[in-house]
Amino acid sequence: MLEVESLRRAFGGVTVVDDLTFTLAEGEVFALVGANGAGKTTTLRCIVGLDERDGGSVRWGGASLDEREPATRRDVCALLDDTAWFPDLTVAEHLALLARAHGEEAHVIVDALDALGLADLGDRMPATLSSGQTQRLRLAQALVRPWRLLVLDEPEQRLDVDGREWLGHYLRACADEGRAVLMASHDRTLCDLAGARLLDVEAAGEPTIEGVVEDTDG
Ligand SMILES: Nc1ncnc2c1ncn2[C@@H]1O[C@H](COP(=O)(O)OP(=O)(O)OP(=O)(O)O)[C@@H](O)[C@H]1O
Repeated sequence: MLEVESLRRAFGGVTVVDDLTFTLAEGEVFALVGANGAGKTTTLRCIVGLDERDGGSVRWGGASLDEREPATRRDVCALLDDTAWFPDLTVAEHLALLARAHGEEAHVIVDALDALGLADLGDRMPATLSSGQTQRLRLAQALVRPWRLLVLDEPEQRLDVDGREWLGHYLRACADEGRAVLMASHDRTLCDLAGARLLDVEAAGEPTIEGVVEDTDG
């Protein structure tokens, strides 16, 4: 269970995330949807510790995410839009590095490349990939390491129709296995495919992500 309580974040005196409280159970996909600039990415970054919080707490399985316990780090896979690739490692080598660090067997790399349609690109350098292929590589990381909570920021970005469809089914299957997915998305079709519970944020320009979240859709 992810427990976000009274999360607050302001930039230069402007409150972007105001007293946000919600829980996300294993077996669920939860999506922040809505206007550009409403604070979705900021919320995700504050939850996973990539951005400071001005208030509130985030707990996973009862433990504070701030503590970065090994078990928590293993559980939480955050694929935000900030992946830096090693310039001298191939696509397959990136996945191998991650799999090995998490003690996974080598076959997960081939499986992930196949699943993401990257089987012919394993020997390429990430810098030579198209933007959609790069997004597929970013997502492939989730398939080569263990996790219980996956955090994704607009994972549909740059994916083609087949890629989005694969992603929706993949996220649903992960939730059905008892894992939890938290994402920001502008793609309602993806949210539907994934069976996501939605938090629909307000129009931009206001301190919009606010208050205790109730089920709004699903
Ligand atoms: N580091 C920062 N410094 C100042 N303002 C910031 C910073 N990061 C985000 N903001 C502002 O916070 C607000 C929320 O941004 P955020 O990226 O969280 O929105 P979003 O809902 O993810 O938008 P989008 O749908 O466009 O991705 C925006 O007004 C943005 O300009």
